[in-house]
Amino acid sequence: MSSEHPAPTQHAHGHNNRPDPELYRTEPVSFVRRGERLNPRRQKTWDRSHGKYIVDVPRDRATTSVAEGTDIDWGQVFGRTAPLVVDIGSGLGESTAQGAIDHPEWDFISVEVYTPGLAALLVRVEDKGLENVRGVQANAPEVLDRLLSAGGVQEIWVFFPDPWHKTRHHKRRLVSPAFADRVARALAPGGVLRLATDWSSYAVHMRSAMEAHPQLANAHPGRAAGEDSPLTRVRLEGRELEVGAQPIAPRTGSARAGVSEASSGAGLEDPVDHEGGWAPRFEGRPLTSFENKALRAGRLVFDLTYVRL
Ligand SMILES: C[S@@+](CC[C@H](N)C(=O)[O-])C[C@H]1O[C@@H](n2cnc3c(N)ncnc32)[C@H](O)[C@@H]1O
Repeated sequence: MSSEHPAPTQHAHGHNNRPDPELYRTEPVSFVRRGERLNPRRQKTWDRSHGKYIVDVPRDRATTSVAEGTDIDWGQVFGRTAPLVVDIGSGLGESTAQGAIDHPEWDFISVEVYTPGLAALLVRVEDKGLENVRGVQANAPEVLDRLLSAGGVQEIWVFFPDPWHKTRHHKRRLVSPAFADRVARALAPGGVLRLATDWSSYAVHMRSAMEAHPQLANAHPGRAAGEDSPLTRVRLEGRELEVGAQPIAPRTGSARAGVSEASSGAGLEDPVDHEGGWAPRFEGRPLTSFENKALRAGRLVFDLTYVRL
């Protein structure tokens, strides 16, 4: 879907004619459900405060879906009208909590499907006594389409989304042209989208999806291009040699180390990134375990910032 308007609702159906919980409309979801067990501290916190901080959402085909026609009045949820920041795939909630501490005048919505992640957020929320945070346990594209009004959001953050390395899995990537449409609908004019990833292939994919959108403008056009580009460095220095503990074999015929399915330079004649447009590291983002792991493995981090026109 690359038009500005969402496609009419349709759910792909499995053999038994039930809607497929792995699909939203025709899009595969960008997550696989992981272990849901909570450690004792998270469990206690969850039991005590999920009713207050996790917003109940009507579902349709899956436990992480959002039923069509759902309407949430965020002013009523937060008890005030304030600029909204939506942290998508918030993991353990570090960025949401830090944002809420730094900006008590803003309200924060953490969107995450993983229960232990939301429970970890609640531990932070209770520890710091944060009143300007709520969590939503649902598939992010549905949250953007169905829980947020057009132009109702000031900032959207997507930090270190799951990379889905294999080419045949790229359709599972959260950030895509359809995602750009959703973000452009939800953001207020002048609103900001912040993206970060530690994988060059996904960084290029994100940049092309956002640059192609007529209502999103790069806040740092041309910045860090050529030799200053992290993309050029990754391509020349071969920094993405393994995924997890799995080494990636360079493609046959490629002379450069690090050029692989996970990297973005496979088969390129010119490894230099002439386009740039990378943002400085977002100061409001704490160093999470995901970013730290990437840096320790020698990978570089790509930040992108777009403004809604
Ligand atoms: C690699 S983690 C990054 C967490 C965090 N943003 C950080 O920077 O540390 C990606 C997170 O996105 C969540 N996620 C993936 N797809 C999602 C979706 N469609 N809706 C909501 N959460 C999603 C995953 O459960 C996971 O916790």
